[in-house]
Amino acid sequence: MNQVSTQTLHLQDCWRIALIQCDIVLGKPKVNRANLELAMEQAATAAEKPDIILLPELWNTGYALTEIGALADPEGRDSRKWLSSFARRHAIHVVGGSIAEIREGQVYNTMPVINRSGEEVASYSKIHLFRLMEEEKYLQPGERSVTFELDGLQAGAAICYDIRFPELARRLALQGAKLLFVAAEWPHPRLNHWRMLLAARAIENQMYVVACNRTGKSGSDAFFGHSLIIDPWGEIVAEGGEGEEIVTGSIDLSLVDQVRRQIPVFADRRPRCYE
Ligand SMILES: NC(=O)CCC(=O)C(=O)O
Repeated sequence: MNQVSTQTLHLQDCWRIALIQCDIVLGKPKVNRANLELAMEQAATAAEKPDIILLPELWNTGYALTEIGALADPEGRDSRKWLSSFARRHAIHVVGGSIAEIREGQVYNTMPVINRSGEEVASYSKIHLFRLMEEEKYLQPGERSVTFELDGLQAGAAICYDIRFPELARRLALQGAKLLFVAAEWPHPRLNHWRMLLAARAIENQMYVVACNRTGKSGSDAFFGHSLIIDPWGEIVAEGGEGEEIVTGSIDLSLVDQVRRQIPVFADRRPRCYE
């Protein structure tokens, strides 16, 4: 009896997540995919197999923006095919960080989400382009927010700079997301912003925030890792260091409902006063 109820809880509420916190070689999609594949295989075959793998932002090209038109994956086809075959082979959901993809002559910073059967369940293109890294000069912004479902887990998508816009995460929460996936290339000296903004999004929306940041240097930018899993109470479940590593942690979705019952923020909102 005990065994049955534990198993039911696992299937419905508890998920193990692995974040691939890796370096990215500027402008070398083939090298990056090969490196990522090694790390993803390692994560997938670990003693405690993850249910979901999350990748960092622009893992195919990095910020090779001056050559991005030539380097971007046409329609994201090859990247999606590869992610899909990995997801199916290991029966693991893959929240694919983001890739530079080119569609109708425009380059987007896009997160493909592939379920464990290898099907694409969502695709989100970064809405807020980051001027400090000149994204707005070379990339086209996405135009819509995206929520998706993975075996009953309701989640939302965000890419890096997006986390500075609380209205995006709030909208995703209002649309049912209990977890926010964030892919990032976030550099020094803004580690404090990264940690605080992610915690704020988790606390204010009473949702899990799962964020994967790259490591390594690119031009003048030094990326600090510190990938994070934060629970809906704002507590840190797992946090990476500054180097390459696979950051893992388990989440229990029943905590989202528990926190939302304890402090009923969503019931207490008064949108007509501020929207
Ligand atoms: N890749 C990004 O969007 C970086 C965002 C960032 O560093 C920030 O401070 O915001």
